[in-house]
Amino acid sequence: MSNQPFGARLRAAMDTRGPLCVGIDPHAHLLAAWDLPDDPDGLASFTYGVVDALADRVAVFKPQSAFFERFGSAGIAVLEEATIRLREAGALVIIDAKRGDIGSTMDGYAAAYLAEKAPLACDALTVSPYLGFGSLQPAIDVARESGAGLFVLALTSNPEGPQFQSARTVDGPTVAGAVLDGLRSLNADADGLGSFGAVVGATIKPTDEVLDINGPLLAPGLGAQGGTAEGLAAVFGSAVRNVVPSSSREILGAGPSAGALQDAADRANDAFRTVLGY
Ligand SMILES: O=c1ccn([C@@H]2O[C@H](COP(=O)(O)O)[C@@H](O)[C@H]2O)c(=O)[nH]1
Repeated sequence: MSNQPFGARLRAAMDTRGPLCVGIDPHAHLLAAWDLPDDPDGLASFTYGVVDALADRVAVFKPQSAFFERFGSAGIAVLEEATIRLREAGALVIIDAKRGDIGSTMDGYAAAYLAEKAPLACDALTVSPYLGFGSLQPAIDVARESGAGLFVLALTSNPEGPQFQSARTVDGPTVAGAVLDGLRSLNADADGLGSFGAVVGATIKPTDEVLDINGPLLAPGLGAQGGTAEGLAAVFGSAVRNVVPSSSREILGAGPSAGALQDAADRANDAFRTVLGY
C-alpha cells in the first residue's frame, strides 16, 4: 500500500478517473447472461472480463464478497487475484464484506483485509457497527497503521434499514447519527478527505442526519435499486462532493463486450461528474 492514507488516495483517484465505483457482483443470472457457467471458471471469466475492460479507466471497484464466497476457496482465490490486478492497474478496491464482531475477532478481520501484508489486502473494507462503534477499534487501528480505509454502514439502501438505523440510542442520536458522529471524530485530524467513510444509500430519503463527516460517503443503490445520479444532490446536500457513487448490476449488465462495459462506465462517470461537481 502507498504511504498516503486511503482518503487522500481516493480523492486523487476520483479527481483523475471520475467518481464512479463499479461493483463487481457476479450474480448467477449475470453469469448466465454472459453465457458463462455458474462455477469457479465462469466466475473467473466474468470477474477478469470486468477487470480487463475497466481496471485502467475506473477509479474504484467494490467486489461483493458474497458472490465469491459462494464458490468456496476457488471463489476467494478469484477475489484475491482480481484485487491484485485492479490495484496493479492503479484502481482502488473496496471489498464489500460488511464484517463486524467483538473487538478481539475484529483483529482477525483486520489481519485478513487491512494489514499491509494481508492475504486479501484491499484499500478499504465495509464493516458493520451492529456490535457497537467501539467494537470496530481494532480494524480502525490496523487501517490507520497500513493506510487502508473503512466504510461503516450508516444509512443503507435497503428498505428495511430504517428499522434499526433510525432508532434512538441511549445517548440520544439515532443509530445512524451515532455512527456518523463516530466517523466525524475519526476524520477530525485528516489532512483533506478522511479515510473513515460511511455507507449511505443513494435510495434513502433526504435526511436530517449530518452527512458531513470529512470522509467519503459510499453510495450504493444506484440503477437496479432505483437511485439516480440526479437524486444524489437532494440526498447528500453539502456533502455531495464526498460521495463515491457505486453501481453494480446496471454496469455489469452491459457486458460481456469490453466496449459495451466501457461505454456504460463512461456514461455513468460523466453523469456523476456533472452532478457531484467535478
Ligand atoms: O446499503 C447498502 C450497502 C451495500 N450494498 C451493496 O452494493 C451492491 C449494490 O448492487 P446493485 O446491483 O448496484 O444494486 C451490492 O453488492 C450490495 O450488497 C447495497 O446495495 N446497499
